[in-house]
Amino acid sequence: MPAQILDGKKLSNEIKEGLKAEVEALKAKGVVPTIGMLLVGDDEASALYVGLKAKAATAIGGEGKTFKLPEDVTFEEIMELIDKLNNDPSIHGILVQLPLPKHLHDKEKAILDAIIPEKDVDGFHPTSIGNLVIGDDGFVGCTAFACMKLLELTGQDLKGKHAVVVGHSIEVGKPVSMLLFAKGCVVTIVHPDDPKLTEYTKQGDILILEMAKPKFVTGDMVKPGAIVIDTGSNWVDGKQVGDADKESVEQVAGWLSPSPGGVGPMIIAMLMYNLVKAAQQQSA
Ligand SMILES: Nc1nc(=O)c2c([nH]1)NC[C@@H]1CN(c3ccc(C(=O)N[C@@H](CCC(=O)O)C(=O)O)cc3)C=[N+]21
Repeated sequence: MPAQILDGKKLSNEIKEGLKAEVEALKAKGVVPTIGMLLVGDDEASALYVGLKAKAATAIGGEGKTFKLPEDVTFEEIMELIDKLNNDPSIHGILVQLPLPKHLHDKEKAILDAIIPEKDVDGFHPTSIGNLVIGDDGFVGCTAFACMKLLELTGQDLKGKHAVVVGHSIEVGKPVSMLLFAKGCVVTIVHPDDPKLTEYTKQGDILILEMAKPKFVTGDMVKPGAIVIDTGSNWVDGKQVGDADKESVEQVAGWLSPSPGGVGPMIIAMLMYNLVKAAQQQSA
């Protein structure tokens, strides 16, 4: 029997629909949940994603403000803008779209750290990551959060399941590993280029892919009946493909969150969830 497809687009719409009432309540107090987004340079995918985020903010009744900055913008100019947004009470969430242009790569950490934790709707600030590790309330990174919501959709009890996470970024691998562990999973975190990769992936009752390797994971690398969450968003010939080879994986897995149509739309829904939470906390 082929895998059940976890429909991220549908779930994303449901979540955004549910947020509308919360936004209405905020607006009754004169608060319009607003996200400020820094888009640096001319990366096509980044422009697409920021556009989708702005559209989602409007759709839930909030607002998305995009600050488009030229490729050669200086570190100082970015820091100045973040400082301005940090101190602007009409802005509740701040996001710096990644990747930044090459000349800013060694400044990326300083830039992300400059966002005050109260407005860190991306969940990349050390305070957000620290809260997640400790188990305190805070902003959970949108992609990791998206994975957990898609897992919930399976209706399966996660306790005791072996979760294999391929990838270890601060955006996905590290936070999702912590969240899975908190749910009672046994967690294995593997580097995408580990020579024994298949040995590990085949053990996963849950398999989270964050590899940036188009269609790399095939059915023979997956445990029969596993829940596979594909966070890969690779561009091949102008089309988005995941890290999983959908055709072969769906013959083996029990559930599959595909790319596109899985994690992507859910990232945006969870960003909106974080934005509403930020606005609520800042206006309480
Ligand atoms: N500071 C920061 N925060 C991020 O959250 C962030 C980022 N930088 N940099 C890049 C990644 C990637 N990302 C996606 C968002 C939406 C889709 C999405 O909606 N994808 C749709 C397809 C969209 C379409 O093609 O129309 C899908 O997978 O079905 C994908 C990927 C956010 N990211």
